Amino acid sequence: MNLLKITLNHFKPYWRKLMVALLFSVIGGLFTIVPSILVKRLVDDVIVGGDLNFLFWVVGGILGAYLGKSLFETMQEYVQVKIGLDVITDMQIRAFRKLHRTPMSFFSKTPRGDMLFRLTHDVESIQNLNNTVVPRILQQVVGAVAAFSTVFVLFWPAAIVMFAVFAIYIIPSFTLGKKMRKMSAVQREMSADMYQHLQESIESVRLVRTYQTQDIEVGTQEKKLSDWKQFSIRAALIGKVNWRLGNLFNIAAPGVVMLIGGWAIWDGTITIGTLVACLSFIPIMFLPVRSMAEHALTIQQAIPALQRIYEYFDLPEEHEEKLPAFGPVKGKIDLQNLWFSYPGTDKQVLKGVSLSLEQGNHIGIVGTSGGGKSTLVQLLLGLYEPQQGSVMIDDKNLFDYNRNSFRQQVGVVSQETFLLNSTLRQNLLYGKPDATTEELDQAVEAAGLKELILSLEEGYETIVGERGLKLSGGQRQRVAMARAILRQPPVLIFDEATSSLDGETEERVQASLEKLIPGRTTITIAHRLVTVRNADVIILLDGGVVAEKGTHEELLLKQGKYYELYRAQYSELEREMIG
Ligand SMILES: Nc1ncnc2c1ncn2[C@@H]1O[C@H](COP(=O)(O)OP(=O)(O)OP(=O)(O)O)[C@@H](O)[C@H]1O
Repeated sequence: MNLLKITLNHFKPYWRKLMVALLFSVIGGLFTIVPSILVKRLVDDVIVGGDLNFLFWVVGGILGAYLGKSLFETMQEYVQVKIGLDVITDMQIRAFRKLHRTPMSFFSKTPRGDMLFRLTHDVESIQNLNNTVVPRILQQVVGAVAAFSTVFVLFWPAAIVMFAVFAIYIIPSFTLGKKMRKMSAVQREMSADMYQHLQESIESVRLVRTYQTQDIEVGTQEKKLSDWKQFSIRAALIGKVNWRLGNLFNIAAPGVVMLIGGWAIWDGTITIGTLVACLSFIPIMFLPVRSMAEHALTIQQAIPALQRIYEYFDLPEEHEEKLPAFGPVKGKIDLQNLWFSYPGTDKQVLKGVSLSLEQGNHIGIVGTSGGGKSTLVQLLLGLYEPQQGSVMIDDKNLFDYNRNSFRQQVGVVSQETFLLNSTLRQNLLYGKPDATTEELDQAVEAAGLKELILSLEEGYETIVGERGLKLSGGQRQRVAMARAILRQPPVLIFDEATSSLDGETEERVQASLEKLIPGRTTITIAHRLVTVRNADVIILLDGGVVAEKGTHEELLLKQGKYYELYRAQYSELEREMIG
Protein backbone atom coordinates (compact mmCIF):
# COMPACT_ATOMS: atom_id res chain seq x y z
CA MET A 1 0.00 0.00 0.00
CA ASN A 2 1.48 3.32 -0.99
CA LEU A 3 0.65 5.57 1.93
CA LEU A 4 2.03 8.72 0.40
CA LYS A 5 0.24 8.21 -2.90
CA ILE A 6 -3.15 7.60 -1.27
CA THR A 7 -2.65 10.55 1.07
CA LEU A 8 -1.71 12.87 -1.77
CA ASN A 9 -4.74 11.71 -3.72
CA HIS A 10 -6.91 12.78 -0.82
CA PHE A 11 -5.33 16.22 -0.84
CA LYS A 12 -5.67 16.59 -4.63
CA PRO A 13 -9.14 18.18 -4.63
CA TYR A 14 -7.84 20.88 -2.31
CA TRP A 15 -4.69 21.78 -4.23
CA ARG A 16 -5.76 25.40 -4.77
CA LYS A 17 -6.25 25.96 -1.06
CA LEU A 18 -2.96 24.17 -0.43
CA MET A 19 -1.20 26.61 -2.76
CA VAL A 20 -2.71 29.50 -0.81
CA ALA A 21 -1.43 27.94 2.44
CA LEU A 22 1.99 27.50 0.88
CA LEU A 23 2.04 31.12 -0.32
CA PHE A 24 1.17 32.37 3.17
CA SER A 25 3.82 30.17 4.64
CA VAL A 26 6.47 31.42 2.18
CA ILE A 27 5.64 35.04 3.08
CA GLY A 28 5.76 34.05 6.78
CA GLY A 29 9.13 32.35 6.12
CA LEU A 30 10.54 35.52 4.54
CA PHE A 31 9.52 37.49 7.62
CA THR A 32 11.36 34.85 9.71
CA ILE A 33 14.73 35.77 8.27
CA VAL A 34 14.30 39.55 8.60
CA PRO A 35 15.33 39.79 12.31
CA SER A 36 18.61 37.95 11.70
CA ILE A 37 19.50 40.26 8.80
CA LEU A 38 18.69 43.26 10.97
CA VAL A 39 20.89 41.83 13.72
CA LYS A 40 23.75 41.78 11.22
CA ARG A 41 23.16 45.48 10.51
CA LEU A 42 22.86 46.14 14.24
CA VAL A 43 26.30 44.72 14.84
CA ASP A 44 28.01 46.11 11.74
CA ASP A 45 26.35 49.55 11.43
CA VAL A 46 25.21 50.43 14.94
CA ILE A 47 27.66 48.74 17.30
CA VAL A 48 30.77 48.74 15.11
CA GLY A 49 29.84 51.63 12.73
CA GLY A 50 28.28 53.90 15.44
CA ASP A 51 25.19 54.80 13.35
CA LEU A 52 22.72 55.18 16.24
CA ASN A 53 19.84 56.32 14.01
CA PHE A 54 19.71 52.86 12.50
CA LEU A 55 18.99 51.38 15.94
CA PHE A 56 15.35 52.49 15.69
CA TRP A 57 15.02 50.89 12.28
CA VAL A 58 16.37 47.65 13.70
CA VAL A 59 13.95 47.59 16.63
CA GLY A 60 10.98 48.67 14.47
CA GLY A 61 11.94 46.17 11.77
CA ILE A 62 12.16 43.25 14.20
CA LEU A 63 8.77 44.13 15.66
CA GLY A 64 7.22 44.56 12.21
CA ALA A 65 8.71 41.26 11.01
CA TYR A 66 7.27 39.47 14.02
CA LEU A 67 3.81 40.91 13.33
CA GLY A 68 4.01 40.03 9.63
CA LYS A 69 5.18 36.49 10.39
CA SER A 70 2.39 35.98 12.93
CA LEU A 71 -0.26 37.32 10.56
CA PHE A 72 0.72 35.17 7.58
CA GLU A 73 1.42 32.06 9.59
CA THR A 74 -1.96 32.33 11.33
CA MET A 75 -3.66 32.63 7.94
CA GLN A 76 -1.68 29.64 6.70
CA GLU A 77 -2.64 27.58 9.75
CA TYR A 78 -6.28 28.51 9.31
CA VAL A 79 -6.34 27.41 5.66
CA GLN A 80 -4.44 24.24 6.46
CA VAL A 81 -6.66 23.26 9.38
CA LYS A 82 -9.63 23.68 7.07
CA ILE A 83 -8.05 21.48 4.41
CA GLY A 84 -7.04 18.97 7.10
CA LEU A 85 -10.57 18.68 8.42
CA ASP A 86 -11.97 18.32 4.89
CA VAL A 87 -9.51 15.52 4.14
CA ILE A 88 -10.18 13.75 7.44
CA THR A 89 -13.92 13.93 6.84
CA ASP A 90 -13.47 12.52 3.34
CA MET A 91 -11.32 9.68 4.67
CA GLN A 92 -13.69 8.75 7.46
CA ILE A 93 -16.72 8.80 5.20
CA ARG A 94 -14.89 6.79 2.54
CA ALA A 95 -13.97 4.11 5.09
CA PHE A 96 -17.46 4.15 6.63
CA ARG A 97 -19.15 3.86 3.25
CA LYS A 98 -16.84 1.00 2.35
CA LEU A 99 -17.82 -0.83 5.54
CA HIS A 100 -21.45 -0.58 4.53
CA ARG A 101 -20.65 -2.00 1.11
CA THR A 102 -18.39 -4.82 2.09
CA PRO A 103 -19.70 -8.40 2.21
CA MET A 104 -21.31 -9.57 5.45
CA SER A 105 -18.52 -12.11 5.93
CA PHE A 106 -16.26 -9.22 6.94
CA PHE A 107 -18.47 -8.52 9.96
CA SER A 108 -18.43 -12.11 11.15
CA LYS A 109 -14.65 -12.16 11.24
CA THR A 110 -13.88 -8.60 12.39
CA PRO A 111 -14.38 -7.53 16.01
CA ARG A 112 -16.65 -4.53 16.32
CA GLY A 113 -14.21 -2.78 18.65
CA ASP A 114 -11.57 -2.84 15.94
CA MET A 115 -13.88 -1.21 13.41
CA LEU A 116 -14.91 1.47 15.88
CA PHE A 117 -11.32 2.13 16.90
CA ARG A 118 -10.33 2.74 13.30
CA LEU A 119 -13.21 5.08 12.61
CA THR A 120 -12.73 7.09 15.82
CA HIS A 121 -9.31 6.90 17.46
CA ASP A 122 -7.32 6.35 14.30
CA VAL A 123 -9.12 9.22 12.62
CA GLU A 124 -8.42 11.37 15.68
CA SER A 125 -4.69 10.60 15.51
CA ILE A 126 -4.56 11.77 11.92
CA GLN A 127 -6.52 14.84 12.88
CA ASN A 128 -3.97 15.72 15.57
CA LEU A 129 -1.22 15.49 13.02
CA ASN A 130 -3.14 17.48 10.45
CA ASN A 131 -4.27 20.29 12.71
CA THR A 132 -1.14 21.08 14.64
CA VAL A 133 1.99 19.31 13.52
CA VAL A 134 1.75 19.55 9.73
CA PRO A 135 1.04 23.32 9.53
CA ARG A 136 3.81 24.08 12.01
CA ILE A 137 6.36 21.88 10.31
CA LEU A 138 5.51 23.42 6.95
CA GLN A 139 6.19 26.90 8.39
CA GLN A 140 9.42 25.68 9.90
CA VAL A 141 10.59 23.98 6.72
CA VAL A 142 9.92 27.13 4.70
CA GLY A 143 11.72 29.19 7.37
CA ALA A 144 14.64 26.76 7.34
CA VAL A 145 14.99 26.90 3.54
CA ALA A 146 14.91 30.71 3.65
CA ALA A 147 17.50 30.72 6.46
CA PHE A 148 19.76 28.26 4.66
CA SER A 149 19.63 30.26 1.42
CA THR A 150 20.45 33.48 3.30
CA VAL A 151 23.41 31.88 5.11
CA PHE A 152 24.60 30.58 1.75
CA VAL A 153 24.58 34.10 0.33
CA LEU A 154 26.17 35.67 3.43
CA PHE A 155 28.88 33.10 4.11
CA TRP A 156 28.60 29.90 2.07
CA PRO A 157 31.16 27.77 4.07
CA ALA A 158 28.86 28.10 7.11
CA ALA A 159 25.93 26.84 5.01
CA ILE A 160 27.97 23.82 3.86
CA VAL A 161 29.01 23.02 7.44
CA MET A 162 25.44 23.25 8.66
CA PHE A 163 24.29 21.01 5.86
CA ALA A 164 26.95 18.42 6.72
CA VAL A 165 25.98 18.44 10.41
CA PHE A 166 22.36 18.07 9.38
CA ALA A 167 23.19 15.10 7.14
CA ILE A 168 25.13 13.37 9.94
CA TYR A 169 22.16 13.84 12.25
CA ILE A 170 19.63 12.54 9.77
CA ILE A 171 21.17 9.05 9.43
CA PRO A 172 20.73 7.84 13.05
CA SER A 173 17.48 9.75 13.29
CA PHE A 174 16.17 7.93 10.22
CA THR A 175 17.07 4.53 11.69
CA LEU A 176 15.48 5.40 15.02
CA GLY A 177 12.43 6.76 13.21
CA LYS A 178 11.99 3.47 11.36
CA LYS A 179 12.11 1.54 14.61
CA MET A 180 9.68 3.95 16.21
CA ARG A 181 7.27 3.53 13.33
CA LYS A 182 7.28 -0.24 13.74
CA MET A 183 6.79 0.03 17.48
CA SER A 184 4.02 2.53 16.99
CA ALA A 185 2.16 0.14 14.69
CA VAL A 186 2.32 -2.57 17.37
CA GLN A 187 1.24 -0.06 20.00
CA ARG A 188 -1.73 0.89 17.84
CA GLU A 189 -2.81 -2.75 17.50
CA MET A 190 -2.49 -3.16 21.27
CA SER A 191 -4.63 -0.07 21.88
CA ALA A 192 -7.28 -1.32 19.46
CA ASP A 193 -7.29 -4.68 21.20
CA MET A 194 -7.78 -3.04 24.60
CA TYR A 195 -10.56 -0.87 23.24
CA GLN A 196 -12.25 -3.90 21.81
CA HIS A 197 -12.07 -5.74 25.13
CA LEU A 198 -13.47 -2.76 27.02
CA GLN A 199 -16.29 -2.43 24.55
CA GLU A 200 -17.20 -6.13 24.67
CA SER A 201 -16.98 -6.19 28.43
CA ILE A 202 -19.26 -3.19 28.88
CA GLU A 203 -21.71 -4.43 26.27
CA SER A 204 -22.00 -7.78 27.99
CA VAL A 205 -22.31 -6.33 31.48
CA ARG A 206 -25.40 -8.42 32.24
CA LEU A 207 -23.62 -11.62 31.34
CA VAL A 208 -20.62 -10.57 33.42
CA ARG A 209 -22.79 -9.88 36.46
CA THR A 210 -24.79 -13.06 36.04
CA TYR A 211 -21.73 -15.24 35.79
CA GLN A 212 -19.77 -13.16 38.29
CA THR A 213 -16.80 -12.77 35.97
CA GLN A 214 -15.97 -9.19 36.95
CA ASP A 215 -12.56 -10.18 38.29
CA ILE A 216 -11.70 -12.09 35.12
CA GLU A 217 -12.76 -9.11 33.01
CA VAL A 218 -10.73 -6.62 35.06
CA GLY A 219 -7.78 -9.03 35.21
CA THR A 220 -7.76 -9.41 31.42
CA GLN A 221 -7.78 -5.65 30.99
CA GLU A 222 -5.03 -5.26 33.58
CA LYS A 223 -2.84 -7.74 31.71
CA LYS A 224 -3.43 -5.98 28.39
CA LEU A 225 -2.70 -2.59 29.96
CA SER A 226 0.45 -3.87 31.61
CA ASP A 227 1.80 -5.23 28.27
CA TRP A 228 0.90 -1.98 26.58
CA LYS A 229 2.61 0.02 29.35
CA GLN A 230 5.87 -1.94 29.06
CA PHE A 231 5.87 -1.49 25.33
CA SER A 232 5.03 2.21 25.55
CA ILE A 233 7.91 2.84 27.96
CA ARG A 234 10.36 1.38 25.44
CA ALA A 235 8.81 3.40 22.61
CA ALA A 236 8.99 6.60 24.69
CA LEU A 237 12.65 5.96 25.49
CA ILE A 238 13.54 5.70 21.82
CA GLY A 239 11.61 8.92 21.19
CA LYS A 240 13.59 10.72 23.88
CA VAL A 241 16.94 9.45 22.52
CA ASN A 242 15.94 10.77 19.13
CA TRP A 243 15.07 14.15 20.60
CA ARG A 244 18.34 14.40 22.55
CA LEU A 245 20.24 13.54 19.41
CA GLY A 246 18.56 16.52 17.74
CA ASN A 247 19.67 18.74 20.63
CA LEU A 248 23.21 17.50 20.41
CA PHE A 249 23.49 18.53 16.80
CA ASN A 250 21.84 21.81 17.55
CA ILE A 251 24.79 22.55 19.81
CA ALA A 252 27.44 21.02 17.56
CA ALA A 253 26.50 23.19 14.56
CA PRO A 254 27.08 26.62 16.22
CA GLY A 255 30.40 25.36 17.56
CA VAL A 256 31.70 24.51 14.10
CA VAL A 257 30.26 27.69 12.55
CA MET A 258 31.91 29.80 15.26
CA LEU A 259 35.19 28.13 14.54
CA ILE A 260 35.21 28.76 10.79
CA GLY A 261 33.41 32.13 11.20
CA GLY A 262 35.98 33.37 13.74
CA TRP A 263 38.73 32.44 11.31
CA ALA A 264 36.96 34.26 8.47
CA ILE A 265 36.54 37.45 10.56
CA TRP A 266 40.22 37.37 11.46
CA ASP A 267 40.90 36.84 7.78
CA GLY A 268 38.67 39.77 6.84
CA THR A 269 36.38 37.64 4.64
CA ILE A 270 33.25 38.38 6.69
CA THR A 271 32.12 40.95 9.25
CA ILE A 272 31.25 40.22 12.89
CA GLY A 273 27.62 40.97 12.02
CA THR A 274 27.65 38.23 9.35
CA LEU A 275 28.85 35.66 11.86
CA VAL A 276 26.25 36.75 14.43
CA ALA A 277 23.52 36.55 11.76
CA CYS A 278 24.70 33.09 10.65
CA LEU A 279 24.62 31.88 14.25
CA SER A 280 21.14 33.26 14.77
CA PHE A 281 19.99 31.32 11.69
CA ILE A 282 21.04 27.98 13.14
CA PRO A 283 18.03 27.44 15.46
CA ILE A 284 15.71 28.38 12.57
CA MET A 285 17.34 25.78 10.37
CA PHE A 286 17.14 23.04 12.96
CA LEU A 287 13.64 23.87 14.03
CA PRO A 288 11.85 21.43 11.69
CA VAL A 289 14.16 18.60 12.73
CA ARG A 290 13.65 19.35 16.41
CA SER A 291 9.94 19.66 15.88
CA MET A 292 9.79 16.30 14.13
CA ALA A 293 11.61 14.71 17.07
CA GLU A 294 9.34 16.51 19.53
CA HIS A 295 6.17 15.47 17.75
CA ALA A 296 7.55 12.05 16.84
CA LEU A 297 4.85 10.33 18.86
CA THR A 298 2.01 12.14 17.09
CA ILE A 299 3.64 11.49 13.72
CA GLN A 300 4.42 7.86 14.46
CA GLN A 301 0.90 7.26 15.74
CA ALA A 302 -0.65 8.83 12.70
CA ILE A 303 1.25 6.68 10.20
CA PRO A 304 -0.15 3.30 11.34
CA ALA A 305 -3.50 5.03 11.87
CA LEU A 306 -3.47 6.10 8.23
CA GLN A 307 -2.48 2.60 7.22
CA ARG A 308 -5.33 1.10 9.22
CA ILE A 309 -7.88 3.45 7.66
CA TYR A 310 -6.53 2.86 4.17
CA GLU A 311 -6.93 -0.88 4.69
CA TYR A 312 -10.66 -0.25 4.73
CA PHE A 313 -10.48 1.55 1.39
CA ASP A 314 -9.29 -1.74 -0.10
CA LEU A 315 -12.10 -3.87 1.31
CA PRO A 316 -13.93 -5.83 -1.36
CA GLU A 317 -17.39 -4.62 -2.27
CA GLU A 318 -20.43 -6.83 -1.93
CA HIS A 319 -21.44 -6.00 -5.47
CA GLU A 320 -20.40 -3.61 -8.13
CA GLU A 321 -22.14 -0.28 -7.76
CA LYS A 322 -22.47 -0.06 -11.52
CA LEU A 323 -24.62 -3.18 -11.73
CA PRO A 324 -28.12 -2.38 -12.98
CA ALA A 325 -30.93 -1.71 -10.52
CA PHE A 326 -33.25 -4.63 -10.00
CA GLY A 327 -36.42 -2.78 -10.98
CA PRO A 328 -39.86 -3.36 -9.45
CA VAL A 329 -40.04 -6.78 -7.76
CA LYS A 330 -43.09 -8.95 -8.45
CA GLY A 331 -42.24 -11.69 -5.98
CA LYS A 332 -41.52 -14.91 -7.83
CA ILE A 333 -38.68 -16.67 -6.04
CA ASP A 334 -36.71 -19.60 -7.32
CA LEU A 335 -33.79 -20.95 -5.31
CA GLN A 336 -32.00 -23.70 -7.15
CA ASN A 337 -29.60 -26.24 -5.67
CA LEU A 338 -27.98 -23.92 -3.11
CA TRP A 339 -24.74 -25.11 -1.55
CA PHE A 340 -23.24 -22.85 1.02
CA SER A 341 -20.63 -22.67 3.77
CA TYR A 342 -19.80 -19.46 5.61
CA PRO A 343 -16.55 -17.84 4.40
CA GLY A 344 -13.58 -19.18 6.34
CA THR A 345 -15.43 -22.31 7.51
CA ASP A 346 -15.61 -25.84 6.08
CA LYS A 347 -19.04 -26.77 7.33
CA GLN A 348 -21.64 -27.07 4.58
CA VAL A 349 -24.63 -25.23 6.03
CA LEU A 350 -26.83 -25.70 2.97
CA LYS A 351 -26.51 -28.82 0.85
CA GLY A 352 -28.41 -28.50 -2.38
CA VAL A 353 -31.50 -26.64 -1.15
CA SER A 354 -34.10 -25.77 -3.78
CA LEU A 355 -37.44 -24.08 -3.41
CA SER A 356 -39.81 -22.25 -5.70
CA LEU A 357 -42.43 -19.69 -4.83
CA GLU A 358 -44.93 -18.13 -7.17
CA GLN A 359 -45.76 -14.48 -6.71
CA GLY A 360 -47.96 -14.07 -3.62
CA ASN A 361 -47.22 -17.53 -2.21
CA HIS A 362 -46.57 -18.08 1.48
CA ILE A 363 -43.90 -20.54 2.52
CA GLY A 364 -43.15 -21.69 6.05
CA ILE A 365 -39.66 -22.88 6.94
CA VAL A 366 -39.28 -25.01 10.03
CA GLY A 367 -36.66 -27.39 11.27
CA THR A 368 -34.03 -28.20 13.80
CA SER A 369 -31.90 -25.52 15.35
CA GLY A 370 -28.86 -24.81 13.18
CA GLY A 371 -30.60 -26.46 10.21
CA GLY A 372 -29.86 -23.46 7.97
CA LYS A 373 -33.15 -21.54 8.01
CA SER A 374 -31.73 -18.07 8.66
CA THR A 375 -28.84 -18.77 6.32
CA LEU A 376 -31.27 -19.49 3.51
CA VAL A 377 -32.88 -16.09 4.04
CA GLN A 378 -29.50 -14.37 4.08
CA LEU A 379 -28.76 -15.90 0.70
CA LEU A 380 -32.13 -14.83 -0.60
CA LEU A 381 -31.37 -11.26 0.45
CA GLY A 382 -28.02 -11.51 -1.32
CA LEU A 383 -26.13 -10.92 1.94
CA TYR A 384 -24.00 -13.96 1.09
CA GLU A 385 -23.37 -15.65 -2.24
CA PRO A 386 -23.80 -19.42 -2.50
CA GLN A 387 -20.81 -21.46 -3.62
CA GLN A 388 -23.14 -23.31 -5.96
CA GLY A 389 -26.67 -22.78 -7.19
CA SER A 390 -28.71 -19.75 -8.09
CA VAL A 391 -31.01 -17.21 -6.49
CA MET A 392 -33.57 -16.21 -9.10
CA ILE A 393 -36.09 -13.47 -8.39
CA ASP A 394 -38.74 -12.92 -11.07
CA ASP A 395 -36.58 -15.14 -13.32
CA LYS A 396 -33.62 -12.78 -12.92
CA ASN A 397 -30.36 -13.80 -11.26
CA LEU A 398 -30.13 -11.62 -8.14
CA PHE A 399 -26.36 -11.46 -8.29
CA ASP A 400 -26.42 -9.81 -11.72
CA TYR A 401 -28.13 -6.76 -10.19
CA ASN A 402 -27.50 -4.15 -7.55
CA ARG A 403 -28.73 -6.09 -4.53
CA ASN A 404 -29.63 -2.98 -2.56
CA SER A 405 -32.32 -2.15 -5.08
CA PHE A 406 -33.84 -5.59 -4.44
CA ARG A 407 -33.53 -5.39 -0.64
CA GLN A 408 -35.31 -2.05 -0.65
CA GLN A 409 -38.40 -3.92 -1.76
CA VAL A 410 -38.28 -6.59 0.90
CA GLY A 411 -39.82 -6.24 4.35
CA VAL A 412 -37.97 -8.16 7.03
CA VAL A 413 -39.22 -8.68 10.56
CA SER A 414 -36.86 -10.71 12.66
CA GLN A 415 -36.55 -11.86 16.23
CA GLU A 416 -34.07 -9.14 17.06
CA THR A 417 -35.46 -5.73 16.33
CA PHE A 418 -32.93 -3.01 16.06
CA LEU A 419 -34.20 0.33 17.28
CA LEU A 420 -32.35 3.60 16.97
CA ASN A 421 -31.86 5.72 20.06
CA SER A 422 -34.33 8.18 18.70
CA THR A 423 -38.05 8.94 18.51
CA LEU A 424 -40.70 6.41 17.61
CA ARG A 425 -41.41 8.38 14.45
CA GLN A 426 -37.82 8.14 13.27
CA ASN A 427 -37.70 4.47 14.09
CA LEU A 428 -40.83 3.82 12.10
CA LEU A 429 -39.73 5.95 9.17
CA TYR A 430 -36.50 3.95 8.94
CA GLY A 431 -38.43 1.65 6.62
CA LYS A 432 -39.44 4.51 4.35
CA PRO A 433 -38.06 7.93 5.25
CA ASP A 434 -40.33 9.78 2.81
CA ALA A 435 -43.59 8.20 4.02
CA THR A 436 -46.52 10.60 4.51
CA THR A 437 -48.26 10.99 7.88
CA GLU A 438 -51.23 9.14 6.43
CA GLU A 439 -49.10 6.17 5.42
CA LEU A 440 -47.45 6.20 8.82
CA ASP A 441 -50.81 6.18 10.62
CA GLN A 442 -52.05 3.32 8.45
CA ALA A 443 -48.94 1.24 9.11
CA VAL A 444 -49.17 1.88 12.85
CA GLU A 445 -52.81 0.85 12.84
CA ALA A 446 -52.10 -2.32 10.88
CA ALA A 447 -49.26 -3.30 13.21
CA GLY A 448 -51.49 -2.80 16.25
CA LEU A 449 -49.37 0.02 17.62
CA LYS A 450 -52.01 2.73 17.64
CA GLU A 451 -53.08 2.15 21.24
CA LEU A 452 -49.54 2.41 22.45
CA ILE A 453 -48.88 5.66 20.61
CA LEU A 454 -52.11 7.20 21.90
CA SER A 455 -51.18 6.24 25.43
CA LEU A 456 -47.79 7.95 25.22
CA GLU A 457 -47.66 11.56 26.31
CA GLU A 458 -45.35 12.52 23.49
CA GLY A 459 -46.86 10.09 20.97
CA TYR A 460 -44.68 9.62 17.92
CA GLU A 461 -42.05 11.91 19.41
CA THR A 462 -41.34 9.60 22.36
CA ILE A 463 -37.69 8.64 22.56
CA VAL A 464 -37.48 4.87 22.60
CA GLY A 465 -34.13 4.80 24.39
CA GLU A 466 -30.85 3.19 23.56
CA ARG A 467 -31.62 0.00 21.64
CA GLY A 468 -35.27 0.66 22.30
CA LEU A 469 -35.06 -0.79 25.77
CA LYS A 470 -37.96 1.29 27.00
CA LEU A 471 -40.32 -0.76 24.80
CA SER A 472 -41.41 -4.27 25.58
CA GLY A 473 -40.47 -7.17 23.31
CA GLY A 474 -43.92 -7.26 21.71
CA GLN A 475 -43.97 -3.51 21.17
CA ARG A 476 -40.54 -3.60 19.56
CA GLN A 477 -41.67 -6.37 17.29
CA ARG A 478 -44.65 -4.32 16.21
CA VAL A 479 -42.47 -1.33 15.45
CA ALA A 480 -40.51 -3.64 13.17
CA MET A 481 -43.71 -4.75 11.57
CA ALA A 482 -44.94 -1.20 11.02
CA ARG A 483 -41.60 -0.47 9.35
CA ALA A 484 -42.13 -3.40 7.03
CA ILE A 485 -45.74 -2.41 6.30
CA LEU A 486 -44.71 1.15 5.47
CA ARG A 487 -42.65 -0.18 2.62
CA GLN A 488 -45.62 -2.10 1.21
CA PRO A 489 -43.09 -4.69 0.09
CA PRO A 490 -43.90 -7.31 -2.53
CA VAL A 491 -41.75 -9.77 -0.52
CA LEU A 492 -42.04 -10.29 3.22
CA ILE A 493 -39.72 -12.25 5.46
CA PHE A 494 -40.52 -13.13 9.04
CA ASP A 495 -37.56 -14.72 10.76
CA GLU A 496 -38.76 -15.98 14.13
CA ALA A 497 -40.68 -12.71 14.30
CA THR A 498 -42.86 -13.81 17.20
CA SER A 499 -40.80 -16.46 18.92
CA SER A 500 -39.68 -14.36 21.87
CA LEU A 501 -43.20 -13.29 22.77
CA ASP A 502 -45.58 -14.74 25.31
CA GLY A 503 -48.61 -16.62 24.08
CA GLU A 504 -51.10 -13.76 24.23
CA THR A 505 -48.81 -11.17 22.68
CA GLU A 506 -47.76 -13.65 20.03
CA GLU A 507 -51.35 -14.17 19.03
CA ARG A 508 -51.92 -10.44 18.65
CA VAL A 509 -48.71 -9.90 16.72
CA GLN A 510 -49.47 -12.95 14.62
CA ALA A 511 -52.88 -11.52 13.80
CA SER A 512 -51.23 -8.30 12.60
CA LEU A 513 -48.85 -10.32 10.49
CA GLU A 514 -51.63 -12.32 8.88
CA LYS A 515 -53.22 -9.07 7.71
CA LEU A 516 -50.03 -8.16 5.95
CA ILE A 517 -49.52 -11.38 4.05
CA PRO A 518 -52.24 -11.51 1.35
CA GLY A 519 -50.90 -10.61 -2.05
CA ARG A 520 -47.26 -10.66 -1.00
CA THR A 521 -44.71 -13.42 -1.37
CA THR A 522 -44.05 -14.38 2.21
CA ILE A 523 -41.40 -16.48 3.90
CA THR A 524 -41.99 -17.32 7.53
CA ILE A 525 -39.32 -19.01 9.60
CA ALA A 526 -40.68 -20.38 12.83
CA HIS A 527 -39.96 -22.82 15.57
CA ARG A 528 -43.57 -23.05 16.63
CA LEU A 529 -45.46 -24.92 13.95
CA VAL A 530 -48.70 -23.12 14.66
CA THR A 531 -47.13 -19.99 13.17
CA VAL A 532 -46.80 -21.57 9.73
CA ARG A 533 -49.77 -23.92 9.57
CA ASN A 534 -51.61 -21.61 7.14
CA ALA A 535 -48.70 -21.36 4.73
CA ASP A 536 -49.24 -22.62 1.15
CA VAL A 537 -46.25 -24.86 1.56
CA ILE A 538 -43.94 -25.74 4.43
CA ILE A 539 -40.40 -27.04 4.17
CA LEU A 540 -38.53 -28.73 6.94
CA LEU A 541 -34.82 -27.97 6.85
CA ASP A 542 -32.66 -30.48 8.62
CA GLY A 543 -28.86 -30.39 8.50
CA GLY A 544 -28.89 -28.16 5.45
CA VAL A 545 -31.24 -30.25 3.31
CA VAL A 546 -34.96 -30.04 2.63
CA ALA A 547 -36.06 -33.12 4.53
CA GLU A 548 -39.82 -32.69 4.01
CA LYS A 549 -42.08 -30.50 1.97
CA GLY A 550 -45.86 -30.05 1.81
CA THR A 551 -48.84 -28.37 3.43
CA HIS A 552 -49.42 -28.66 7.17
CA GLU A 553 -51.97 -31.41 6.62
CA GLU A 554 -49.85 -33.29 4.10
CA LEU A 555 -46.85 -33.25 6.40
CA LEU A 556 -48.91 -34.48 9.35
CA LEU A 557 -50.25 -37.34 7.29
CA LYS A 558 -46.75 -38.27 6.28
CA GLN A 559 -45.95 -38.92 9.94
CA GLY A 560 -42.30 -38.01 9.42
CA LYS A 561 -40.04 -35.44 11.11
CA TYR A 562 -42.64 -32.67 10.88
CA TYR A 563 -45.15 -34.89 12.64
CA GLU A 564 -42.58 -35.69 15.34
CA LEU A 565 -41.92 -32.00 15.91
CA TYR A 566 -45.64 -31.42 16.07
CA ARG A 567 -46.12 -34.12 18.69
CA ALA A 568 -43.17 -32.82 20.69
CA GLN A 569 -44.50 -29.28 20.68
CA TYR A 570 -48.16 -29.74 21.46
CA SER A 571 -50.21 -31.83 23.85
CA GLU A 572 -53.05 -33.98 22.51
CA LEU A 573 -55.61 -31.35 23.44
CA GLU A 574 -53.66 -28.57 21.75
CA ARG A 575 -53.22 -30.75 18.66
CA GLU A 576 -56.96 -31.16 18.44
CA MET A 577 -57.42 -27.40 18.68
CA ILE A 578 -54.76 -26.57 16.08
CA GLY A 579 -55.96 -29.26 13.73
N1 LIG B 1 -21.91 -15.90 10.45
C1 LIG B 1 -21.69 -17.21 10.55
N2 LIG B 1 -20.46 -17.70 10.39
C2 LIG B 1 -20.22 -19.04 10.46
N3 LIG B 1 -21.17 -19.96 10.69
C3 LIG B 1 -22.43 -19.54 10.87
C4 LIG B 1 -22.76 -18.15 10.82
N4 LIG B 1 -24.09 -18.02 11.04
C5 LIG B 1 -24.56 -19.28 11.22
N5 LIG B 1 -23.58 -20.17 11.12
C6 LIG B 1 -23.71 -21.65 11.22
O1 LIG B 1 -24.57 -22.07 10.20
C7 LIG B 1 -25.44 -23.08 10.66
C8 LIG B 1 -26.89 -22.72 10.33
O2 LIG B 1 -27.23 -21.57 11.04
P1 LIG B 1 -28.64 -20.86 10.86
O3 LIG B 1 -28.63 -19.65 11.72
O4 LIG B 1 -28.92 -20.68 9.43
O5 LIG B 1 -29.61 -21.96 11.46
P2 LIG B 1 -31.13 -21.84 11.84
O6 LIG B 1 -31.78 -23.01 11.22
O7 LIG B 1 -31.68 -20.51 11.51
O8 LIG B 1 -31.01 -22.04 13.41
P3 LIG B 1 -31.94 -21.50 14.59
O9 LIG B 1 -33.27 -22.14 14.41
O10 LIG B 1 -31.25 -22.00 15.81
O11 LIG B 1 -31.98 -20.01 14.47
C9 LIG B 1 -25.16 -23.24 12.14
O12 LIG B 1 -24.38 -24.39 12.30
C10 LIG B 1 -24.37 -22.03 12.52
O13 LIG B 1 -23.41 -22.37 13.46
